Amino acid sequence: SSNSLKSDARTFFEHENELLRQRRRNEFLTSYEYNTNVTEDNRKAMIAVATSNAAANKEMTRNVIASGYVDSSDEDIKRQATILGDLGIDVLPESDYKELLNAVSLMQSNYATATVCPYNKEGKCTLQLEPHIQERLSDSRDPKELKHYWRQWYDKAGTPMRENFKKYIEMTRKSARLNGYSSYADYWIHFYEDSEFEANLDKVYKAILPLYREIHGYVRYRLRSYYGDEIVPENGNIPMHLLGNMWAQQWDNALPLFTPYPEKPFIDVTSEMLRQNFTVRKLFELGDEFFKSLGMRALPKSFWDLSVLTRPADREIICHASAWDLYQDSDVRIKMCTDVNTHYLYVVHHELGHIQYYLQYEKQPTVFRAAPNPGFHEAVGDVIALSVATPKHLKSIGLSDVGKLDDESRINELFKNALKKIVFLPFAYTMDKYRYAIFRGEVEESKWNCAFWQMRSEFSGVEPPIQRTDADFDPPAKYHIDADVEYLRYFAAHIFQFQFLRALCTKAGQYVKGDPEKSLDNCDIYNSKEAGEAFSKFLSLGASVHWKKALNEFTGETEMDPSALMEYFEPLTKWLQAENQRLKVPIGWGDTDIQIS
Ligand SMILES: C=C(C[SeH])C(=O)N1CCC[C@H]1C(=O)O
Ligand SMILES: [Zn+2]
Repeated sequence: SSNSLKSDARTFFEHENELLRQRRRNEFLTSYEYNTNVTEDNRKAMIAVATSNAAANKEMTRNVIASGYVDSSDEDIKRQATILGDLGIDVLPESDYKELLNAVSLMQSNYATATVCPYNKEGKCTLQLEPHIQERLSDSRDPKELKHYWRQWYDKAGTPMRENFKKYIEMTRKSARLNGYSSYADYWIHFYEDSEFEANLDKVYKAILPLYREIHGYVRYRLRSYYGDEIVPENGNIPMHLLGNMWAQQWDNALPLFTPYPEKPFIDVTSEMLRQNFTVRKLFELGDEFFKSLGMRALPKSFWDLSVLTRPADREIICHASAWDLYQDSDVRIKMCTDVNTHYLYVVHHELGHIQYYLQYEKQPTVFRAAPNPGFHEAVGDVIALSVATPKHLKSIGLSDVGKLDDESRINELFKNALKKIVFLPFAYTMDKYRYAIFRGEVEESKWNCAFWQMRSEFSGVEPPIQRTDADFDPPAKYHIDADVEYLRYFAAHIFQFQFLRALCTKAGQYVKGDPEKSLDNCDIYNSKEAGEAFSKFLSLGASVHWKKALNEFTGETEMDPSALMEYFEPLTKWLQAENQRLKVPIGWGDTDIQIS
């Protein structure tokens, strides 16, 4: 009878999910060991466990496909079979698999251990990206110093990795073909379970582009008046080393150079935290308090015992922030090299968002212990960070004495947030549009570097401070390109997080459309059990249902839709259009207008 068939299927998947859980725990424990202690032995041990797991996963997939459960009438069984039937890079023959992991781990190690020489002074060439180089890129206003660190980093973290990157492209291309995908790009895209994904992506990009062009024009204008027309052109690309970030992915670190109303008091959270002797642990406690105030999960003791929250003095670690699910007894951890400043206050909340998601869906079968849309996982922490960063919340935790901003200070605040949230979108779009083109064989290898900079110019209107050629190879200077981490998840997250914010603020009674006293940019959901309940319900589903179904229950929407983001920034959009007209600021950069293909 169908009942007995169903119980057979349930027994089958309970067994496979339990074995998969054990494999994932072993794999992530050895990977965590390597990430928190970068040695050759740990790297080899990690590759050994991953390789044996790949063989076991192949066996599992063979069983799942042989079972025919992918055609089950039971939606849940069918979904489990579909996801478990998809192998990814594990499909590779063992020797290829080892070569791929070797290439990726060597690129990650290089990124984690690359050091550069100090600017304009003697001294050992031991400066690291975190915190030294990032600090100089953020705080220096000397174009020569900025150019020095830009060049040193790209020459050290990029070009030497060309051969490893080439191997990575070859092996991922082979894995995609063995899985029946037309390219590794299409393997990445299938995780969004949306045949319209790429078309919708371009539509969203076009929707935010006018606001981005206004921001870009205003920033170029203000940078030009600060650095002079020798350094900053009137119409062309902005030299990226002046924008406060090694990859020009967010420009808020350079805000003091282009604050709309510089005379207005500004909430400088970093100096306030330092004045109050904030510790790294305090940053994590703030985030933990926020989730607990919503009635959501608290950080377990094991988190505090087993996480690595600051750079150890006695060993190399991979500092790039990451959150870890060790698939047993709420064993969740964060590894990052935290400093006490505004940037890391955001990163801490971003990572705690991943941790909350792991805890919320931990009771799901292993196969569903994931987000149904990669963008969801990257959006959770950011939503909380948006509340934390409001004047209202900063006042409530004693980091600011201004609770409600006047119109001009509000423009300053919205502009700061736009330098993170809007500026980021063309950058994220390019990180994967570029890799899609490489994965699909659309760019000949001798042009890989120039194609990268051509796209950074086309979509973001930024360029390197020095001429780059195809003798250089710059993409691996960005962590995610070394680590085989898909990037459109962050693009999607920057859209979804405002949809989540609007839903949560509505539930918390903090947002009412059209009510200037209850606008999205001063909504603080802290202490709202109604918001927390809706969020928990959404997150606890994991990947058990299609993301459009989960989103619809949570926000009433079924698409990645930028209207919430555009509503949040609406006052700024109006102000910028008026200000750019008043100042006669030229808008745009390339000679041709952007045509999204
Ligand atoms: C903080 C993380 C770890 Se998931 C990160 O990589 N992010 C967070 C925002 C964008 C992206 C980046 O740093 O490039
Ligand atoms: Zn993340």
